[in-house]
Amino acid sequence: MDPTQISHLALDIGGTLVKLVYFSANGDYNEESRSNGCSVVKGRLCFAKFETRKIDDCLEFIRFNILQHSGVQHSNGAVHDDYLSVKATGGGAFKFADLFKEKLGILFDKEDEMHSLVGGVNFLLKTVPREAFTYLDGQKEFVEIDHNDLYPYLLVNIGSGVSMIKVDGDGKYERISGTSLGGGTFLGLGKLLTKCKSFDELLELSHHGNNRVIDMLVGDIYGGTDYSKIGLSSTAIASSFGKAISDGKELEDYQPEDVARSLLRMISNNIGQIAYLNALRFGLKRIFFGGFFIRGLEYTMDTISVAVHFWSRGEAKAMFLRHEGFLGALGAFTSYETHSQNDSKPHHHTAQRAILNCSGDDNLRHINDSETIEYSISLV
Ligand SMILES: Nc1ncnc2c1ncn2[C@@H]1O[C@H](COP(=O)(O)OP(=O)(O)O)[C@@H](O)[C@H]1O
Ligand SMILES: CC(C)(COP(=O)(O)O)[C@@H](O)C(=O)NCCC(=O)O
Repeated sequence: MDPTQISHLALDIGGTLVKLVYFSANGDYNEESRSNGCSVVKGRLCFAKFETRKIDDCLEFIRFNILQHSGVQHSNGAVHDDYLSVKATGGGAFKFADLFKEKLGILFDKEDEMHSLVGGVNFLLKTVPREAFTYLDGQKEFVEIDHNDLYPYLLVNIGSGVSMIKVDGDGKYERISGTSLGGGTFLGLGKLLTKCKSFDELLELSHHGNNRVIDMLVGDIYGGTDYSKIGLSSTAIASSFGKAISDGKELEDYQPEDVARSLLRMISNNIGQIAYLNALRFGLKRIFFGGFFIRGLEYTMDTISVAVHFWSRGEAKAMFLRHEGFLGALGAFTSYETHSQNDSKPHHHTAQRAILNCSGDDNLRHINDSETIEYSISLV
């Protein structure tokens, strides 16, 4: 089997970011033959992301790092006679299909976005150890996943917008809700209000800010006391950005750090609350949060966890995923393996084993582009 024929790339092209998952074979095409006639190529799954508005950077990355390495391209940049079919999901699989065909000779084999998100989470939870964790009061704890007791759960994907999906099994799911107040809202409003240029800059700002400068607290309304009769402490936020009503200040009078902090808290809190309400609607106890908005940020995870804990009175649990941002891309990637065994194309991806390779010992750090998952592909 020619290794260059392996379909080894999947894309999730969202409203803000393009996510790539690609297979990289170990060293010199480390292939093992099995007695059942199939052979196994060992390697690893690699991750990369690009801003959707800079789609050309993504095209170049694929051209130079993936297509050329796998030898699918001639040196003059032209593709072989046949187009290369690649799994793609997200709105951009539709929006950019012609561009990829024209520039790279890649045809998108489109996978539904919700289906891919669910496929990605199920793959991670079943295959990658220490993938899911809780984060509350500064305490991170990995969650042992019992494969026989995984469903049902609520998946909340916080991308540009937010989708909430009730998952009942492999391929069994329903998108039950969503909100347009998501990661795109945080970044868009943040750019307008703080003049920062990037998500990382906005996060950095929020890190140094104090939301109480601009949020109206229960104590601000109740003269410094709790409203204990309805369970609200004096430090609870009564109204996000509420102090700006009466402070008599202009935007320039607030520190961008405080605005960024308030915004992050508002978006995270709101999503946590809507997630809880949807979990309540269907009696779901476990809520997995994904999407690139989270970025492993402690403040975001803590706010979401507190919201879920507070509203559910400790009944429901917020959980996070190390590969939070790559759920759709992973789902699209693993959908190669679901092709039937008598499909003549060599597209049988099977996770023989998946081990997270990470550098450093803080194993809750946000997954970055240099971290990989050991993975093997069965060629039939
Ligand atoms: N490097 C980044 N650049 C832009 N946005 C980022 C970045 N990292 C995290 N984000 C956040 O993640 C969101 C996009 O999440 P993602 O799951 O990729 O959604 P989508 O599929 O809609 O692009 C952004 O709206 C922003 O809030
Ligand atoms: C349209 C989308 C599925 C696209 O996914 P995204 O690129 O945001 O990850 C998502 O933005 C969404 O679910 N928005 C919320 C729409 C709503 O339910 O109000």
